[in-house]
Amino acid sequence: MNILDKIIAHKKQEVAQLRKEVQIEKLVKSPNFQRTPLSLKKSLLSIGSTGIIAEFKRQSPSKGIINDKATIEDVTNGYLDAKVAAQSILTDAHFFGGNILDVMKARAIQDTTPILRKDFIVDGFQIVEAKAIGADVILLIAACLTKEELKNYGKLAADLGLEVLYEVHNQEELDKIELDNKIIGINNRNLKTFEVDLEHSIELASKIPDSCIKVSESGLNDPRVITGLKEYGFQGFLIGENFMKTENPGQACKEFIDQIG
Ligand SMILES: O=C(O)c1ccccc1NCC(=O)[C@H](O)[C@H](O)COP(=O)(O)O
Repeated sequence: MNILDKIIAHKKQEVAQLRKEVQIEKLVKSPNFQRTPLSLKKSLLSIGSTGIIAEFKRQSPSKGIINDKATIEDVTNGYLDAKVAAQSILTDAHFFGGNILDVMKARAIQDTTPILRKDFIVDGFQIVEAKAIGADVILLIAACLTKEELKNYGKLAADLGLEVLYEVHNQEELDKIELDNKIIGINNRNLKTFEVDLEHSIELASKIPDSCIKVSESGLNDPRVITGLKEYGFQGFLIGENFMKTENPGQACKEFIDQIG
């Protein structure tokens, strides 16, 4: 079993348990459920947008512990100070050391910059939960969902006013998505082997229509690469480890953004 299969198997068990413990009705009554989500699309397209989606990531299957000291509060304030276009917060506990409280704490600090709830969505329950904890955007990973699921979960998110970042790694996964006005993330990391190759972004960029917003994800650690990817039409750049591996992720993010040409 590859790591992605392991993550998904674990996630399905976790969500089945959660469904027994938490009533959807309770989620719907939470104060965040009433707020109007912020738009990632608008943020990425706004004039002068940095395009940087900066991630809060404590650990990962490929790198182990990345940063177990930085707090969500300090990192959120630092990323906002750096003028990120959005925050991404990993909420998977078992493999990434995250939790939904991180999103709730970040939301309590700021309501100006979109928050992506980064997790492995395998059930509509998690989408309702995303809205209840104050997220604005969810991630749908084409590698672990069918065409039908991508469509249905996308519709559920839209009905709740949430935007979706659809993540693909190759043409086969791209073919599962209806490509009209979507936000498409091309993950440079193969989630089954951890191999990172920026060529994935470059190769798939031309296969995505202009009605979509293109986001390049993973392995981005040089401001010059961001400048280069912009030439291929990318408007968003999801970066985690490069900031989180430092003592002060917010400061690292600010310096990185200052260097983008
Ligand atoms: O990061 C991993 O090791 C990983 C392994 C298996 C599934 C997903 C994984 N990462 C999720 C991500 O997509 C990244 O956290 C995100 O794109 C940022 O990547 P990076 O800048 O390389 O930290």
